Amino acid sequence: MADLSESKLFWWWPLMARHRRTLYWGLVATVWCSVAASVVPYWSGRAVHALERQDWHGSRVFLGWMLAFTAAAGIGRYLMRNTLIGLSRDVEREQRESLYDFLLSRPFSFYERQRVGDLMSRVGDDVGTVRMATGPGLMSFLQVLSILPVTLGLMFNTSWRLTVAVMLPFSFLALGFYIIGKWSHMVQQKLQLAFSALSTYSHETISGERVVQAFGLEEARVAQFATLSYRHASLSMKQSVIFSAYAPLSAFISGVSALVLVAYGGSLVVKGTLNLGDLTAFTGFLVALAWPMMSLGWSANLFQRAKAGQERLDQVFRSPEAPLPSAEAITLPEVPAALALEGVNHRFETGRGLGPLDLALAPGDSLAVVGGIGSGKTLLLQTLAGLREPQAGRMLVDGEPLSDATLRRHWAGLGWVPQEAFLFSDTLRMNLAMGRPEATEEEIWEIARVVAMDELIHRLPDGLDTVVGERGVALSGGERQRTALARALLRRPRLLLLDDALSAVDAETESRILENLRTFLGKSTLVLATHRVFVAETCARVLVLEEGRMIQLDTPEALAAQPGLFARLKRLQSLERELVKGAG
Ligand SMILES: Nc1ncnc2c1ncn2[C@@H]1O[C@H](COP(=O)(O)OP(=O)(O)OP(=O)(O)O)[C@@H](O)[C@H]1O
Repeated sequence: MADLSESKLFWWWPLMARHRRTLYWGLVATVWCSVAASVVPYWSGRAVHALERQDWHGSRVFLGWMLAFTAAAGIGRYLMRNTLIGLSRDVEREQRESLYDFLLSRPFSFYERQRVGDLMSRVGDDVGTVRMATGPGLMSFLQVLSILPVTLGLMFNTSWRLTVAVMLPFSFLALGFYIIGKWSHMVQQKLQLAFSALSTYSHETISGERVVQAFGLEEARVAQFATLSYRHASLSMKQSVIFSAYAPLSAFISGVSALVLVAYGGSLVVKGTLNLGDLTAFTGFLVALAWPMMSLGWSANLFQRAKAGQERLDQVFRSPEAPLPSAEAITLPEVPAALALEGVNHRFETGRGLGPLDLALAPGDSLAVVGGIGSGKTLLLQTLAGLREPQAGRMLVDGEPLSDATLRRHWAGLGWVPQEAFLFSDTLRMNLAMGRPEATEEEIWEIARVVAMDELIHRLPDGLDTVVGERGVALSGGERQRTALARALLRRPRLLLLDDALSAVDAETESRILENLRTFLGKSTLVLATHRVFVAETCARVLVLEEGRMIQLDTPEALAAQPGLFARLKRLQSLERELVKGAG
């Protein structure tokens, strides 16, 4: 078969191609149902004609055929619906799964460009519009395509003059459908954008509901939502108005056609060129054609919607970011990771960012990264984690450049704790063990002790089986951070990256955790970003960043003795601690 994937008309073919067998069976059922349904009026005409001739036996036989074909049409319709609607459900599932798969294999940079609400509207709404076209829409089209030739053939066979006369009005229908379809496609594109904006806005408002309430933004947010919702509603209304033009147009054309049938067909009967049975059959043929012709408009509309939906899905599928390499089973060396950055640079349009930067970390090294707000600490840790590909320069892991071939390997040995701990709405146990599902109960408790969470878990009503709520809402910020740290530690990583990972934990508990960490981290290279000097002092070296560039790199003792940010911070924070102790 020719490649239909580039065709504007057959844009849906790539989705169906792998189900072509089911589609062909659906087509067979459709043809069966349509042929059977088209032939029913023929038998009714023959029966009436037999009655006209007072041939009772003949009339009974023809009525018998009529019944048989009606039953056959019913069975065919049942098979057609089951096959084609089932097929569209399969296509919908596959498309949703491949979209989900696609999203999960996109790198960090992809998500920096996307809005969650918009992606959700594509996964939900746009995939749904495509299903409606590939299911009910396609079924209607196939029905029309298979009913038309049989019915027209039978009509021509009976009277070609009357056929031409009653079918002529239908040619205007095609023109009307074309114009309405174009208009509808345009509105549909706008409608889907409006839905995406609405979905993005509501997703953001609900996610940030606490900020909205605390700042009393409800009214403003509701008003803005109302504006977006109004735009969506008025476009939907416009679409409905366009859509509702299909039915009256089809009904009007069918009516004109019926009028032609009565006037012209009746005159042929009077002249004796057509018998009453043929006229009855023609009435049946028109009735049989009316519904598929009307649904043609409806299915054309479904295809217009779906085309706009598929275009939006294809925009996602055509994202420029290369996919991540697929996950594989990896055996890691027992030694901690060795890292090197060579001329790494990553700057945003604003000029802010990181680099150029050179840095070397031997296996088992520990490095604290300090610097003011926005100095590039997070960017550095994201780069070391292999989450952010630098625009220039390269990173070496164990002497090998980080590339598609080595990325999964790097991640397999990584313990990454970001600034904002993300927990899944599951049990504490699942959240802790997700990086190492085979972890034993003992190991989980050992880690819980390292991050000073064991007492808390004992206090929770269901212990490790307590459900933490969406994003870990049932835990405090400090508890969430410690859970995220424990999750990373449970993997026994070769490289542990902590991005201000204990900022919500009080200084005393943080000191205790760092103390435990020192004994626990036998075989890890450690890099942590922090604003706290006493945390930085637990590392062998401290890197001071300013505007994304390295200002100082030395041992904490040496840095404390040199003038600069670190010494300044140390003086300030020591004073602060003295004051707190004094007050205590
Ligand atoms: N996706 C982005 N787009 C544009 N600019 C960004 C982006 N991410 C970070 N930046 C900018 O890069 C700079 C460094 O950001 P980074 O998050 O690394 O700072 P940081 O040192 O971790 O700050 P903090 O101490 O507040 O966590 C900042 O000025 C920030 O605005």
